[in-house]
Order: sequence, then C-alpha cells, then structure tokens
Amino acid sequence: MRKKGPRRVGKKPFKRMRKSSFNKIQKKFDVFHEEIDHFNNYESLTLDISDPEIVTISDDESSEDEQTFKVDVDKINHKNIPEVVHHTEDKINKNDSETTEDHLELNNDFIAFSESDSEEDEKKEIDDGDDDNKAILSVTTEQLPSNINIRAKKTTNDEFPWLLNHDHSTQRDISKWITLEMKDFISYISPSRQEIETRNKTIQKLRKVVRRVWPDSTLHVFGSYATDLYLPGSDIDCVITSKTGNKEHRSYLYELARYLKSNGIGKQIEVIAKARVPIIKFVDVGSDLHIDVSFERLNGIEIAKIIRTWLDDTPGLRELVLVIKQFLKSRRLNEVHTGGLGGLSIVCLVYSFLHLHPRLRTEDIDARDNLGVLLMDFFELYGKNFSYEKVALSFQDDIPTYLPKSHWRALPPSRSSLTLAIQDPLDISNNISRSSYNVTGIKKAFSGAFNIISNKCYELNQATFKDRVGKSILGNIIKYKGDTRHFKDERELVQNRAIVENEVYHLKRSRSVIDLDNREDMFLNPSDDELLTGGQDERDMYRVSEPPRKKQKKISTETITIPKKKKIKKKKRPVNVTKLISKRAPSKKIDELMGIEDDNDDINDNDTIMLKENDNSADDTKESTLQTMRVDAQTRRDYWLSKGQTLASVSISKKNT
Ligand SMILES: Nc1ncnc2c1ncn2[C@@H]1O[C@H](COP(=O)(O)OP(=O)(O)OP(=O)(O)O)[C@@H](O)[C@H]1O
Repeated sequence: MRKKGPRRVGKKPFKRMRKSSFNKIQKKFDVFHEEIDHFNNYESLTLDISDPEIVTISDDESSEDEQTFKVDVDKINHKNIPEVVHHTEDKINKNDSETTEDHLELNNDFIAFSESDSEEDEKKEIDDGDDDNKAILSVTTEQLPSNINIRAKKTTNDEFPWLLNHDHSTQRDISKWITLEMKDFISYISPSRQEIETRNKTIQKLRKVVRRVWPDSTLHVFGSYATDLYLPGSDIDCVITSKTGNKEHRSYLYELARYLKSNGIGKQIEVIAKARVPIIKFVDVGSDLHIDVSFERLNGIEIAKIIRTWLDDTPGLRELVLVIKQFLKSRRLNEVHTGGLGGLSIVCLVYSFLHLHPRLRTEDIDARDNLGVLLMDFFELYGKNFSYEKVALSFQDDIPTYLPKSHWRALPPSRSSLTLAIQDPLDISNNISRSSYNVTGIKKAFSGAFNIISNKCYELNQATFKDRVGKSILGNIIKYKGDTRHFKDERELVQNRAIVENEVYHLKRSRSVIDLDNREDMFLNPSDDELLTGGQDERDMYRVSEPPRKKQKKISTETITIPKKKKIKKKKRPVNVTKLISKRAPSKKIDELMGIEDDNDDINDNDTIMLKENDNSADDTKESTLQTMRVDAQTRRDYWLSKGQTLASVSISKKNT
C-alpha cells in the first residue's frame, strides 16, 4: 500500500529534504519576498475588502485631468466612481458567517463597481450570480449526497463551457488535467472565421470613414487585435495619424465624434479630450464592437510588432495571457481606469515570468506541456512572493530582467509602496502599470487563485475517478458566460488584417529611407489594400523581412551556453544567454540588490544563469541598472520540486483542522 503522504502534481518523484536544507533553499528564493512566510490572503479577505487603499481613486495625472464630454447624453457610457463602500458593507455583513476561503470561490473577492450601459455585454460574460456559485460549490464538496452530485454534473458544462465533450477526469496526473483544460479554454475563446472577418470589415470601414473626414489621415490598428491576444469581447484599439500631425486637438476629436454619430456609424460615443492620451470611445453600430481611437501616436504600432515577436519566441505566452486576462476580467480587475491591470501590463508580466522561470530557463520543462504548473507558479509569484515594494520589471534591449526600483531613477515616487513598476519596452522612463493602483486587489486575487487551484488539485488527486467526472479545475477561478461558442479556432483560415497591416507598416518603414518630415511615407493608405493583397495570397504578407535591428549599446558581450544537465524534450532552442558584463561594477547577487541579506551561500560562478548590466555612464536612458540573477542550479531544482510538497502538506494540515 502506498504510504500516506503528500503527492506531487508533476512528473518526478519527490526528493525528501531535510528541513534545514529546505529553509536554505527557501531563503535563496526570498528574492521575491518581503516576508518569508506565505500569507493566507483568504484570512483577511473580509477585512481587506474594506481597506480604503483599494478604493483610492487613481492619483495619476490622466485621471486627474480627465474630463468626459458627452456627445449623446442618453447613450454615453459614464465611467462611474466605484460604489465600493456600500457594496463592501453589504458583503461583509452577508458573509460574516461564511468561511473566508469561500470568498474567492464564490467570486466575492472582487470589488464590485457599478456598471454602465455599455458594459451590458460584459455583464453577460461575468458570472457573479449566487446560483452559479452554488452549483460550483456543489461539485466541490466531497460529502454531498449523490443526487446533488448528479445535478452538478448536469450543470457542469454550463458553468465551464470549455469542457463540453472534453472531460479530463481520467487523467492521473492532475497537472496535465489543468493544462488540458487551459488548452480547451483557449480553443473555446479563440476567434472563429466569422469573428475575424467582422473585425476586419470593421477596421476597413473605419479607415474609409477617417479618410472621408480627413483625407490627410489614416487609421492604424494596435492593441490586442494586432497581437492576436484578444478575448471575444475585447475592444479594437485604433490610432489616427495625419500628415499635419494635429489630430489630437480636441476640436478634431469632436469633429470625428459628430461625424460618427450623425452618420450612424457609432453609438455610445465618448470623447475624452483632456486625458494624457486623448481618445474617442464608441461602439461600432454594424458590429457592436467597442472601438477606442487615439491620435498621432505611433508607439502602439511599434509595441504590437514587439509583442508578436515575443509570441513567436515564447511558447505558452498566448495561452497564459488569455487565461490570466479572463481571470482578471471575471473579477473586474482588468480595467486600468478602475486600478486594474491593462492588457499590455499582463503581457509584460507573463513574458517576464516565462523568461525568468528557472525550470524553463534550464529547459527542465516544456512550456506548452506544463501550462497548468506555469499558471500556478504565476499566481504564486505575483500573489505571494513578488516584492512589489522593491522590484520592477525591465525589458531593456529586449531582455526581461528584474530591476531594483531604487535603480530606476525616472520612476516617479508613489504614495503606496505596493505598486507595480513595469518599464515600457519602448521607453524606459514610462511605467506602463502606473495607473494600476489596485495592486492590493490584484495580488489578493492571484494569491487566492493559487490557493483555490492547489486545494482543488489536492482534492481531485485524492478523489475516486467516479467522483472526478465532469469536474473542472479552471472553472473554480474562471467564469465565461457569453453566448455559446463552438471551439472554432479559425485563425488559420482567415487573415487578421490588423496583423497584416502592422507587418506592412513595418515593412514599408524598413524599406523607406525615413524622412521624418515626410511622415506620409509611413501611412497606410486605402490604396495599400493593393499592397496587402495585390495579386498574391494574403498569407505571403506574413513573410516580410524584419525591420533593422535596434542598435545595441557598446558594451562588451559574451555569449555563454549553459551545459544541459538533462535532455528532456527535443524541440527546443539551446539556452543561449547573453552575458553582458560590466567593466566597472562588480557582480552582485540579486538578494543584495533587492535588500535581502546575503546568507553566505556559496554560489559558483559557473552556475550564473543570467547576468546583465547596462552601461550607466551616460544619460538617463542609460540609467543605472544592474540585474543579476545568480542561483545555484541544484537549488533551483530543489526549490521548484519542494514547492508542490509544501503545498500538499499545507492542504493536509488544512484538511485536518
Ligand atoms: N501605460 C501605457 N503606456 C504605453 N502604452 C500603453 C499603455 N497602456 C496601453 N498602451 C497601449 O495601448 C495598447 C492597448 O492597451 P490595452 O490595455 O487596451 O491592452 P490590449 O492588449 O488591447 O488588451 P484588451 O484586449 O484587454 O483591450 C497597448 O498595446 C499599448 O500599445
């Protein structure tokens, strides 16, 4: 008989460790920590909901300046100030008697905001209804009478539509089960041919409209449609550029808004003229798609290209981003104007996480086969361990690294220490997550998700196959309540015009000798349709030459190849890490950089997996950044292996109490 004890949700058997060595390993990974012990966020959930920090309205310049002008009073979507206090009190009273762990599972963990008319379709997708939650509870409670379980099984596919005909309950390995469920979810929400065509037609139509209103202008698409990272209800981000470069002026914003309204093109039109980035928001009458239009800014077009390169280079990035986006959306933590995490910040968080993940760096695991483990690791890192107070994320020279906040000189001081700092890959002085002021709520949601999934995994691991049938792991943290979809990921069947156009834009730019006074060169005109399709298969447009690479800073570089200890999968790039060595500053351990005391662990130089330093001699753009991550390889392996063990024992002790 198998000895009773923690079981691992992974491939390899546990290696038993002495407590002392476990503590040592933990300490090495305390680079992310403020406190060494995990903090159970459920326990203070009720109290924390009323924490005034959560309800603080953003103090960033854009929200202060922001004035919304109404074009159509009846139809305009007011972005209301959250009615948090009222809702919170209700919740606290209602939930007094409930166990705190039920909050996230009941979806009560998010701050409720009053909804505007334009969020009707979003309302449809967000499941916060009690009935549904009861159904979820009924499938997770072990000792329910069998008739209740039968009812639950019948409703399961309504709750977790991505599981339709995709039961994974026979999977012995629970981590495979989550991975398969994540793949099902991605396939469920990926766009059908018709959805892509609708988006394509909408942007073509809008481009024509813009040309009609301002013949010197054109419309470009960026954001999630141009990166293929959109959920079914995601908006389309567009930017209008012109030869004169003056379309950001408020008079032009109103001119366009009036045109959209009087010609029946847009509804729920909102002109936000005084924001840091002035925009028009509206819903396209033909397609019901939400459209955001900004003016005269090219950075979105640039970043779309960079993100697509990231997607090509980073297996698992799309899957994790979409799952995390939907997770945050379910909790209304995805809107920047209410302090949530925007799409770009999510992409940056996940990209950094995947590139710095020890088991991916050492090629110990394959990302696409381990999406479930990676999702849990992500929730654990950003929910429990990451030191938001001290660490920023950097993507300088296209290398994701951790950067001590104190080394980011251009980072404006913030009222709260619990803030996210993510350097814009295009502009290191810009913190793209500066408006995401509800880091407390985001962190709590991630932490709760980690607890729920790990408990669920433990529970299902112990359950009989009969009791597992029809159950979902992902469904405990993600809700999708839109119209029924058909698992049609038809991205291969039809071109996404936003991507093609973005490629053409970059192609044109790389071909032209850029005359900055003649910005027309970079515009995409309606006549570019010819360039897009002109006698050749649209698919060929993907095969465009790369734009010239950015000039690298003059620093001594040396490429090192980490010797592979174990070959697990064949289809992998060799780990080829660029080691940028400082001429001046000595290398430091990340523990020191992040204010954590050195525990005198002897780190062998040969085990250094990443070392990066910038030339900090010049201006602010070369501001001092020294990021090292030197972790003993065996330590890393032990840490990740031991993590499941800790989880399992936490779950056991929880069960016993
Ligand atoms: N803080 C920022 N700084 C610079 N650019 C930003 C910032 N926030 C957003 N953007 C630009 O706007 C684009 C769209 O941002 P958004 O947050 O809507 O993400 P998205 O990927 O379109 O996600 P979603 O599908 O949720 O709309 C980004 O890709 C980026 O180009």
